[in-house]
This record gives sequence, structure tokens and C-alpha cells, in this order.
Amino acid sequence: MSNQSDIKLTEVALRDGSHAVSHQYTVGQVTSVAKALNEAHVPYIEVSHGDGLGGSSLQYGQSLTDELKLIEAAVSVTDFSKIAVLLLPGIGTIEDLKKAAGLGAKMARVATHVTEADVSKQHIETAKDLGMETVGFLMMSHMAPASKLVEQAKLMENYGADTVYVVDSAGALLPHEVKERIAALRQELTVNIGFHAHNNLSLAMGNTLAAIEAGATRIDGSIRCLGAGAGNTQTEVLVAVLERMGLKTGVDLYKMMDIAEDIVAPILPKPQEINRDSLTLGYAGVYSSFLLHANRAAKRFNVDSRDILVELGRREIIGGQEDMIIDVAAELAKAKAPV
Ligand SMILES: CC[C@H](O)CC(=O)C(=O)O
Ligand SMILES: [Mn+2]
Repeated sequence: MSNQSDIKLTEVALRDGSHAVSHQYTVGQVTSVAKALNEAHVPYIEVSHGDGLGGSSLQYGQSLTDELKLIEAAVSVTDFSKIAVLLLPGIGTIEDLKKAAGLGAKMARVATHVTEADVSKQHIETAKDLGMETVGFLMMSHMAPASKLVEQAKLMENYGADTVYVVDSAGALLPHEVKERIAALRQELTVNIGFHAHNNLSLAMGNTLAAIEAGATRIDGSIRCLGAGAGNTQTEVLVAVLERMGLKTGVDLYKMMDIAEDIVAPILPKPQEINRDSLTLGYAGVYSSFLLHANRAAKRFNVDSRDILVELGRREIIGGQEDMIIDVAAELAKAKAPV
């Protein structure tokens, strides 16, 4: 198999999938998955807490295993794949980044809300100084029009990002919206353009193909859909589809099928599916982390959690504004009450 690839894949199950396993990954699981993905020639494997470096906390969910141990384990079994880490400024610190780099992580993905790219400057610059490949990761990209995305992506490009990603965190984008955003970035930026999908509306694969058609060459996937919500674009399926399209990933399809079946499926607490919760997240266009809060508030105020989530989406509530969930539930209960 040639080393040349048209599309470079990043496998995110050992980071985005951390949400799906309530951050309970063990060193044994990470070692076996990373080793196998390395043998399948996956170019990048992301390993961190689901909310990025430093995410282990009461607020975001405590990790069973220190993520630095997981990163170290993944690095120790990979001689082909590069280990990537995610960092959200405000959650992870420069110190966390330095520790990850010291353990052998080669790529830093610095994630911000789609309108807040300016907070990534110091982290992208430090990652470059540490000799890491850098990615700017624009989360909740459905919440901004293409022109805003271009403005924010340019900031990341200027800070030194080698790649800028459109991140469909809520799995809310439609194919034509993906195409429009990626095409605008492709036209205005010189760096690589990437795309990260979620499958809440069953559009992860379609959106990924739309992104590739519009010029994205860096694509995320999670094997067996092991990611937050309904998971991401299913990596082994994507490898097969791209091969059918004549696009090279350099990844061994049969090995990926076997890893999915024999190593990853047994890790999943339950098979990934689009259920009422994940479908509502995509429909409402809200973060998956809102779900738990919305379910609690729905019980407390005797309202439908779907109504809460849809209203949060309508009001464009973002991460960090979780206190609004109670307000919205209380207002919905009041509106429902007989006069
Ligand atoms: C909270 C971080 C988030 O899980 C990053 C990500 O994968 C996304 O926004 O989709
Ligand atoms: Mn994600």
C-alpha cells in the first residue's frame, strides 16, 4: 500500500468515545485499540478525556484512568500512527499540553466555540513551539454562517494552525450547509481543511462526503461509531466508502473491520444507535452534555426534555451557560400551567 493518501483520517474513539463510556477507559483498552489502529495504518489517533486535556472533573466527568497514562500507553504501541490530543482553552492548560508533548503526543487539536477562535492563540502557538502539528477545531459550527467561520478560521490559520476543522458537534448540519462552509474555507484559507461529524441526524457519512467534495482532506471518524451522541462518521465504513470512490486513505479496511468487531464492540456499553436522545440533540442543535441537565430539569418541572432542548437550541445557548437550562424548564412549566 502506498504512503500517499488523498484523505488523512483521525480516529477519535479514544477521545470522543470517552463520553460514550463515561470516561472509564482503562490502560488495557487504550493499548489494545491503539496498537491495532497502528497496525491498520491509521495516521492519527486522538487520546484524551472526552472534553480534552484536563477534562477529568466533577463538572465534566471523572476519568477512571489519568489521561496522561492513556496517552503514554498509546504512544508506547504506535510506531506509525501519531497520537493527537484535544485541548479546550479554559479546561486544559499549557502545562497539560507540555506534559502530553513530553509523553510523545505529536498533534495538538485546539478546540473553541465557533465564534471564539481568539482564545486559541496561546495554545496553538505553544503547540507549534513544542514541535507539534496543530489543528484549530471550530466546535458547534452549525451556529455560525460561512462568513463568520472564515473569519474565525483565519484567526487560527494566523496563529499557526496547520489545519482548521469545521466541527459539527451537535450533528445538526445538513449536507448543503457543510458544503457551503467547507467551500468557503477552502477558497479563503491556504491550510488544510478538516471535518468532524456527529451522526445524530444520520447524516455523518453524507456530510463527510459533502465536505470532501467541497475540499476537506482531513476527516475524523470513530470506529464502530464510538463517539458522543450517536457517534461520529463510522471510520471502518468510511474507509470502505472512500475506497469505493477511488480515494486513498492508506488504511487497511479488513483490519479496521476486525478491530471494530473484535476489540471495540466489546468495549461499548451498548451498541451505538440514533435514539430519542441523540436525535433530539441533532434536531435541536445543542451539545450532548446538555442532555443530562435537561433530563433532570424535565423531571423537576414536569416538562418534556425535548421541549427544553429545542428551546435551548432556539436561544443558541452554548457550553458554559448550563444554568439557563433550569430557567428554560421553569418558563416552559409556567407556560403549561393552567391560568
Ligand atoms: C466538549 C468537547 C467536544 O466533545 C469536542 C467535540 O468532539 C465536538 O465538539 O464534537
Ligand atoms: Mn465530537
